[in-house]
Amino acid sequence: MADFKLYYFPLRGRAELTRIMFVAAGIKFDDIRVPRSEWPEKKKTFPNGKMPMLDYKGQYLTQSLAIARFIAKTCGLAGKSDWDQAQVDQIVYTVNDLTEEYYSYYLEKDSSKKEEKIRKLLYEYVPDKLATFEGWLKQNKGGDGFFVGSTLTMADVAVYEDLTSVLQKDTNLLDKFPKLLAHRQRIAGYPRIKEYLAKRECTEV
Ligand SMILES: N[C@@H](CCC(=O)N[C@@H](CS)C(=O)NCC(=O)O)C(=O)O
Repeated sequence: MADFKLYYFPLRGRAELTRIMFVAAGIKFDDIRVPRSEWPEKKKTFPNGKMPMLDYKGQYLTQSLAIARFIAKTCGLAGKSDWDQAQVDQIVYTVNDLTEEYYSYYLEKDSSKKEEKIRKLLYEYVPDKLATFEGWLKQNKGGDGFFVGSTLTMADVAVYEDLTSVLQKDTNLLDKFPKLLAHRQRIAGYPRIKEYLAKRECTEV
């Protein structure tokens, strides 16, 4: 039995960053996808009634970024020095800002507001964030490697994963960001990640 059990809905959502880090590091984990129909009962048994939830040897951890950072350390993907780790966190929190904007659109019930939200997101908010990410990428060895240091970190995986949803809406969003596009292709080309992505079900989030 694996030491790590990760509970989440059958979506990428707030669990996918952690899933891909497990995959990249080749660490076995139980990827428990809780169907919506089972969630109301399960919710009562979870520490703060939210997912993702990590069961690590019988101890429970919630909050996606706390889980991600713990697993990044476990997988050697947190950054090597304290400064590197702070830079990784800077990127991961910026990615999370984008995640929250996306959820604000995704969860919007009013169709006219929803339309306006996705337009602003894709053509105002996202390009601004992409310019920030490309700038950070270029600061490290001209942008031809990783966001931080000389090996894969949680920052690379976070940017990769988070752009998936918006790129599903408009595949041309990276056209003006060649370094980011090449970075995305490099991350997707990691053999274990490539194998995982090939089998992964396509979901909106
Ligand atoms: N800040 C929390 C948010 C957790 C959260 O809102 N999870 C949602 C799914 S993305 C959830 O569990 N929704 C079901 C519910 O609230 O009953 C995190 O990052 O983990």
